[in-house]
Amino acid sequence: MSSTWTLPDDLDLPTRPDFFPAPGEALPQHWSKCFGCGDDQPSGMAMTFIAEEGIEVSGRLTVANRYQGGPGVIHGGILSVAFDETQGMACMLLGVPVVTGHLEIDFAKPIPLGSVLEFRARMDGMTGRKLYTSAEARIVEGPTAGDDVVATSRGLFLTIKPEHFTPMKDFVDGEATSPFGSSTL
Ligand SMILES: CCCCCCCCCCCCCC(=O)SCCNC(=O)CCNC(=O)[C@H](O)C(C)(C)COP(=O)(O)OP(=O)(O)OC[C@H]1O[C@@H](n2cnc3c(N)ncnc32)[C@H](O)[C@@H]1OP(=O)(O)O
Repeated sequence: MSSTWTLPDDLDLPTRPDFFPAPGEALPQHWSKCFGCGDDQPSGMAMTFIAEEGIEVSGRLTVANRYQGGPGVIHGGILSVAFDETQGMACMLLGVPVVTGHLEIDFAKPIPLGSVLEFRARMDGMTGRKLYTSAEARIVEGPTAGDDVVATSRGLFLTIKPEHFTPMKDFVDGEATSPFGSSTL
């Protein structure tokens, strides 16, 4: 892994708020039409998330055949979506909406179709509207399952106001089962 990502010195670390689900409990999807986690998005990735200890969250993805990039392996873009989603969910701790400003991935090992991936993400610190996050993925089921980290990610998320999405209202695909703007929850 050869990232040049460096964290600023002046970051604050958030503490786990009371409203956050207990360790082992499921996290709610943030928007039912989301390609990453929405249960109202038939072509989506249907990722699920759990609150972990401290300020960590985990997410799972089954690598469907349609996620193929190179022969027999996951497409890098799909893996990037999964990191984006998991690190975004880690930002749920703040209770305010966020969007991704920057995301960088290291693809360390090939990931065969049919694998089940576990992602673990956390907020490394924040300053103002900027939330610094990191995550790693392991294969927990499948022919190459093990403890090795198969990919890592670092991302900057920015808090936004709910009105951020208002100009997009007319472009929403179909009727969502969760309210518009609930990427904001
Ligand atoms: C209960 C709540 C639940 C919430 C659930 C959430 C779950 C979500 C799960 C979702 C998962 C999926 C999630 C998705 O897929 S979100 C979809 C993908 N992302 C987007 O669509 C975002 C598009 N971009 C924008 O809208 C704007 O650019 C944003 C809002 C990001 C910033 O524009 P804004 O005009 O507002 O701010 P600013 O430009 O004054 O910048 C402010 C500060 O930030 C720094 N900066 C900005 N960009 C970068 C960068 N690339 N690298 C480094 N730094 C950057 C900048 O230097 C400045 O720093 P400083 O000068 O202050 O030091």
